Amino acid sequence: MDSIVVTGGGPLSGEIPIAGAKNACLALMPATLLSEDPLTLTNAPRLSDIKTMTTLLQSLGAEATGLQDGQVLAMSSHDLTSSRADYDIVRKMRASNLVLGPLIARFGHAEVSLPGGCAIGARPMDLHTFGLEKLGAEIDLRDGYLFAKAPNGLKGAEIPLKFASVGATENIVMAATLAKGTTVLTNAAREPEIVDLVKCLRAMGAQIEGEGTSRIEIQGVDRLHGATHQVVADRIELGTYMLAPAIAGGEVECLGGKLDLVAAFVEKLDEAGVAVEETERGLKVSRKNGRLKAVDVTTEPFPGFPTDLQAQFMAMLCTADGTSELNETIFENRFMHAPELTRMGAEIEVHGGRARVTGVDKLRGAPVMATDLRASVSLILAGLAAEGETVVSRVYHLDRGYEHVVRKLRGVGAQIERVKA
Ligand SMILES: CC(=O)N[C@H]1[C@@H](OP(=O)(O)OP(=O)(O)OC[C@H]2O[C@@H](n3ccc(=O)[nH]c3=O)[C@H](O)[C@@H]2O)O[C@H](CO)[C@@H](O)[C@@H]1O
Ligand SMILES: C=C(OP(=O)(O)O)C(=O)O
Repeated sequence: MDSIVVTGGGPLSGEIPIAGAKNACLALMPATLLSEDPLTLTNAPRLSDIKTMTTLLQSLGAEATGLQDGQVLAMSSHDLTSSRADYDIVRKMRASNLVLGPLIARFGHAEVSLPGGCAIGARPMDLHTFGLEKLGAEIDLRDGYLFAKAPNGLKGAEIPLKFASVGATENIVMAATLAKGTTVLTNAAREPEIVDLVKCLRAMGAQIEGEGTSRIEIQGVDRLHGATHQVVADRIELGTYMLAPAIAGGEVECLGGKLDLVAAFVEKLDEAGVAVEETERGLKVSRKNGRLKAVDVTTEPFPGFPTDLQAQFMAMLCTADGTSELNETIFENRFMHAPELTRMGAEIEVHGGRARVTGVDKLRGAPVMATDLRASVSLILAGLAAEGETVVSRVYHLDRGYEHVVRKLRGVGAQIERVKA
């Protein structure tokens, strides 16, 4: 297995281009199942998760091809040969469960494995099935699979979600586009990835209002047509690279970054002593002056502080003055980077969903192990300013969500390389 070697060094300087969002693209790709016409996505990120979703769509009989170095995805699903999302794929990638809504809506049946849990916690689907059943789907759980059918088609309904689940909102909105009548989804997720999905569905002919608010109204239509859609910028990749100059010093401009994608995160950066300036090309980040200050953070659904940036933010707090409290409210096991950061000299205590981080002067490089996607990149960020060499193993986690991480960080002067196994 490959590893990544980072040697802590001086300030960073330059530009980092931000890719299209993994978590948007993984919801946009299943939307191809809603129409027999082609769907083209531009600005797709080049990631192993996107390849996995491509494989899943192909296993259903869809055509899915990456063009121009994978940045353009051309997909179409005229006739499907299967409606089964196998456990082998779903357990590797949670987002595979996003084929459920589109399959039921267009073909009237689907068999989708439950994802079970993953390293960061449980990935239940009760809210997805609650919404789809309200639309008239009949869903049984057998052998670890959701068997869903809607022999008479779906019908619009009022669907109050008890938690603003991103995945459930995506599945329900996609299914409702082809349901008869009006669906009103309340307590819907407001994430930018939902807004992006709705924009694409609208380009395909769907009638939807309210994306980005907690009330989404969908007027079902008979069919959707083809479209071309540009994937929104990845706010998590953006936040990750914004932390690089905050940790290592210097100034980095993240190209394509927008403040409204990361407002709550930027507020916390500001409190910690990091300056963020919106430019014509993106977001420019540097430390205001001197050392960083401790800040408290609670992860929340959008527009709150994102759980997907908690690990990276913790890496920064390891060398901030004072004690910070991190409260993780979305996933129950999302502090696995803490013991690895401790191996680099960080002072962190974890109690359930809370972590207390007391800043130290400097971290020291060490061999560390990546346990999940965001944990992996937090160790790389920590390594940027640590004394000596940090060797991050199990980097396949990283390949799920960060394209060209070595090239992008080298471009701003970091000493980092990938060592082939
Ligand atoms: C709110 C939130 O931050 N969601 C994140 C979550 O989306 P993802 O769609 O994976 O997760 P959800 O938003 O659905 O789930 C968030 C919470 O809701 C619970 N839940 C979810 C579905 C369900 O049917 N029943 C249920 O109880 C989960 O256990 C979890 O505690 O992970 C993605 C990848 O890291 C992030 O990009 C999303 O921003
Ligand atoms: C955990 C993540 O992804 P997934 O939901 O696909 O596991 C993530 O993007 O941080």
